[in-house]
Amino acid sequence: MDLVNHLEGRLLFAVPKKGRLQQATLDLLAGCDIQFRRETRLDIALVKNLPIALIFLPAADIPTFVGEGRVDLGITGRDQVAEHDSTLPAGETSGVEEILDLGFGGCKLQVQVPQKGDITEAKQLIGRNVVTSFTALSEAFFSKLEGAAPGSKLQTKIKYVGGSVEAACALGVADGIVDLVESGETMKAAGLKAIDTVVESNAVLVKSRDSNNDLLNLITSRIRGVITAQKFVLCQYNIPRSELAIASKITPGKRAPTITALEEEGWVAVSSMVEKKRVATVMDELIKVGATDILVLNIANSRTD
Ligand SMILES: Nc1ncnc2c1ncn2[C@@H]1O[C@H](COP(=O)(O)OP(=O)(O)OP(=O)(O)O)[C@@H](O)[C@H]1O
Ligand SMILES: O=P(O)(O)OC[C@H]1O[C@H](OP(=O)(O)OP(=O)(O)O)[C@H](O)[C@@H]1O
Repeated sequence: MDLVNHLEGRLLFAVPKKGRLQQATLDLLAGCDIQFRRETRLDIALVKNLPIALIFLPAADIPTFVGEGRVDLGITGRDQVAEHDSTLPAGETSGVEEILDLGFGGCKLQVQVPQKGDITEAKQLIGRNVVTSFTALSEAFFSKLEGAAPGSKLQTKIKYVGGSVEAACALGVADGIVDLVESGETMKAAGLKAIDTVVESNAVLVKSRDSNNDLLNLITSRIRGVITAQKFVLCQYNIPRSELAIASKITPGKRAPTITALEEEGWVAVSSMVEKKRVATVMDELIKVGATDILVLNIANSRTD
C-alpha cells in the first residue's frame, strides 16, 4: 500500500523512531488505545481505530517537522525543542508549542571536561574547542558566557558530532563537551565531570502552533490521562469523622477527597488521589492521625480535566 497517499484527512503525529524515548512513547500510545502496525522499515503507520498517521522520525528532527507545520503533534525531548528554537532568527516565534510534560526521558544537557584536567568552570572553555550534538544551544550558552554582542563572532569553537560525543576529549578533538547526562555512567566511564548545565530536559508532547482540532485535543486529553494515572495512586482509608479535617489536609486529592459514610457511627471512608512518590510518607501521616484500613490502588487510566 502506498501510505503517503493515505495521509489526507489524518492527524499526523511524529514519534521517535529509535533511541531513549521510543519505548516509553510506544507504551504511552498503547495506553491511549492508539492501535497500529508498523511495517518493517516503513516510517509511516496508519492508526487503525482513529484518523491518525504516526510518523517515525529521529527525536532531533521532530521539532523541525512540527515547527514547519508538516506534522500536527510530536513527542520528543525538551532539549531538542530548545535546540530547534535556538536556531531561529532573533525575534521569530517558534512554531513548536509544548503542551504536556510526559514525565519520562529526564536528563540534563551539561558542559563536561576531563576529571583530571585543570578546568573547573565553563568560562575557562572560552576560546577553546567544544564538541556537541547541540550546536545552537551550546553557541547560545557560550555566547552569553562571553558576554558577546548579538551576531558577533563567538570566540569558543563549537564543533558538531552526531554521537559518541563523550569520546571527543580523550581523542584530543575537544577541551570540553556539551552532552546529555542521566545516570552519569557514560560521563564517568569517559573520565569526564560536569561543570555546568545548559538545559534540563524531559520528554514532551508538542504541537504545531497553528494545528488545533477536536482530534488533537482528544489525543492530548488521553495522553494526559495516562500520564496522570502513571503519576498517581488511589489511596483509600477509614477515619473517625472527628479527624477528617486533618486527614483531608494530608490527602487533599486533585480537587477534593471523596468522603463516604460508613455503617459504623462516627466513621467515614476517604478516597483520594496521591502522588506515587509521596505515598509512603502520606500513609505514615495518616496512621498518626488515626486512619485505619489504608489501601493504595494503582490507577489504570484517568481523565481528570
Ligand atoms: N541517557 C538519557 N536518559 C534519558 N533521556 C535521554 C538520554 N539520552 C537522551 N535522552 C533523551 O532522548 C532524546 C533522544 O536521544 P537519543 O540518544 O535516544 O537519540 P537518537 O534519536 O537515538 O539519536 P542518536 O542516534 O544521536 O543517539 C534526547 O534528546 C533526550 O531528550
Ligand atoms: O548519563 P547516562 O545514563 O550514562 O546517559 C547519557 C548518555 O545517553 C545518551 O546517549 P545514548 O546512550 O542514547 O547514545 P548516543 O551516545 O549514541 O547518543 C547521551 O548522549 C549520553 O551519552
